[in-house]
Amino acid sequence: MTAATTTFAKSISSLLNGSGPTPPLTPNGEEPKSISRSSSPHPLVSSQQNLLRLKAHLQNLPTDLLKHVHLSKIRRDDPNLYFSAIRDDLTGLAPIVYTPTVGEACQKYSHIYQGPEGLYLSIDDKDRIPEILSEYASKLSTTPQILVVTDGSRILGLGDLGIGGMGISVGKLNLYVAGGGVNPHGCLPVVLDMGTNTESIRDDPLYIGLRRPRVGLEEATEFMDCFMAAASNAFPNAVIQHEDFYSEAAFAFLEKYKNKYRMFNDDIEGTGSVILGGFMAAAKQASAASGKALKDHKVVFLGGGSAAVGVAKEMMNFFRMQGLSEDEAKERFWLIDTKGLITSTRPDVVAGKLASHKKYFIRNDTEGKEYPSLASVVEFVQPTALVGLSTTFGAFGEDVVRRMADLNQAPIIFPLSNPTSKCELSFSDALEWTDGKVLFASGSPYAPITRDGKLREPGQGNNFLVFPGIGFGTLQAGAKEVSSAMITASAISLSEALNEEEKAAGLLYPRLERIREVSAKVAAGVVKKAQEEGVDTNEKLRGLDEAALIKEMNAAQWWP
Ligand SMILES: NC(=O)C1=CN([C@@H]2O[C@H](COP(=O)(O)OP(=O)(O)OC[C@H]3O[C@@H](n4cnc5c(N)ncnc54)[C@H](OP(=O)(O)O)[C@@H]3O)[C@@H](O)[C@H]2O)C=CC1
Ligand SMILES: CC(=O)C(=O)O
Ligand SMILES: [Mg+2]
Repeated sequence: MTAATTTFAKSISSLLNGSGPTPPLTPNGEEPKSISRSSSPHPLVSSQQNLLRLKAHLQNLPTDLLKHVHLSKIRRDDPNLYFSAIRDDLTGLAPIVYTPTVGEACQKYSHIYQGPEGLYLSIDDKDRIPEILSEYASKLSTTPQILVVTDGSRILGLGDLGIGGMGISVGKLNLYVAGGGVNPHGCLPVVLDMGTNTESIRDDPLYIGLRRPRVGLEEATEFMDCFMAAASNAFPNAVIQHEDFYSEAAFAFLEKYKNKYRMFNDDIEGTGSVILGGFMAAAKQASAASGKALKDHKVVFLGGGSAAVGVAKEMMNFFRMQGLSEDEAKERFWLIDTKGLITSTRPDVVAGKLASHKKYFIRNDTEGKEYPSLASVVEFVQPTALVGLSTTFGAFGEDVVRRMADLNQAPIIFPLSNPTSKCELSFSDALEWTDGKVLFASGSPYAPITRDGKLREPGQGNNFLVFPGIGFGTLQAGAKEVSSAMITASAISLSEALNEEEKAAGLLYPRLERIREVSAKVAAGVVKKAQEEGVDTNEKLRGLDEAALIKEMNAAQWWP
């Protein structure tokens, strides 16, 4: 097998080919039964001390990347210690184990590599995938429950990072455990190596992936067909999350596998859910300030990729809930890509060159006039909301943001591109340029700011607020698929998760410290919808009301 295999948590990885750290052996070479896999060398070294030591050590490390690397080693050695640290300080550590630092870790993956962290499958092994996966499954003591799989082709807004994409699969699974309560031994990160189109990565002598250009979509689909079938066969109860595939592939795979396997695409559907949830809260606040009807909100998107199109389609549900028809709901959205507003008269559209996933949002009402820039679209549309999924740092400039504040009592501005180096607008600029009026959420975190004596807390509109609940709920329901209605149910549950204190503070999303509670609520919403749709199989959860389902979700969560 050219593919290196190990799972997320060391106790599984050590079953396989000596990967992962080795506990001390007895003179006859056997692992002593009494030695725990904790990193304690002596019974008097308590787990509490180990946790304190880890926290102190992290404080002394000078960069976030070094902290990330150190934590990765701890996760492999001692998942309990690792997840105890995250449990105690999710707000402080999420930016280290997830965005933004995970982006840098993916970029430098082959340089900071300390050993296998999951399943690395090469396209050269395409015909052996069923054999590799069934052999792998046979060696595991815990069956994987959640697989996060990427091909590394669009990692956050950082482009094609090849096998470095493994870092994002691992980062997402960190949050499945920390936020969703999935057992770390049930988490399997996967990277499918199909080459990379980033020349500097291919030329790097330390690169550990295939040094050749990425295969085309047709070949990639053949490989995906093999992987999806083999993974679903080897791990029949697992949920498969697709992550950070380039947009064309992301849509093609979602369409092909959605009704066939228990899978969803996090960038299209997870992001759609989390932004619908946050927009429901933001639109209410904005309408309260302006007196404008909820159905009259107008949303301009900078970006026309998988995330923008996925979010816009999911957000249509907000307008459907206000009584609009599908066509009327669609009319509330304007999408801009590198060529400007997507209109029926734009030359590339007329020439039939528009990517198929963008076609749904073509505007037919621009009377032959084109709007090439964000500023021109804002002037034409006069939107109430601006959403950034463009991978372009600083793309929401001062003129546009100030104009949004002129047009709206409480402009909704969501610069959602990750990591921070790709974010369209910083929180401080957003506050400054709107004179504090903005309703703000970004993809990567910003620190709160005190302005005019008031603490302003930015929202983090990141799919990590929902995907743990979507995956966990699907698992608990034993759902045969992850339906679109289950995704929308997750958004509604998220929006209902805000407590009174959070509402009073004007937050758009629940605080991160409550993520376990929030994930249980999201999961319960997903289970309920699966039941209503008849795709669930877990009879024990049938007939339970929301409160009882939440209790069941809480009880099923793993804790370090
Ligand atoms: N907050 C969250 O939870 C999430 C955030 N994201 C972030 O969203 C971003 C986009 O992801 P994805 O859609 O998959 O990526 P894509 O690369 O497929 O899409 C980017 C889109 O932005 C457009 N674009 C790029 N530069 C500009 C510009 N200067 N002006 C106007 N449009 C521009 C591109 O246009 P064209 O098509 O013409 O090339 C393309 O349509 C990433 O940074 C990712 O991290 C993604 C998922 C979740
Ligand atoms: C958050 C996420 O999934 C992304 O930026 O791709
Ligand atoms: Mg993603």
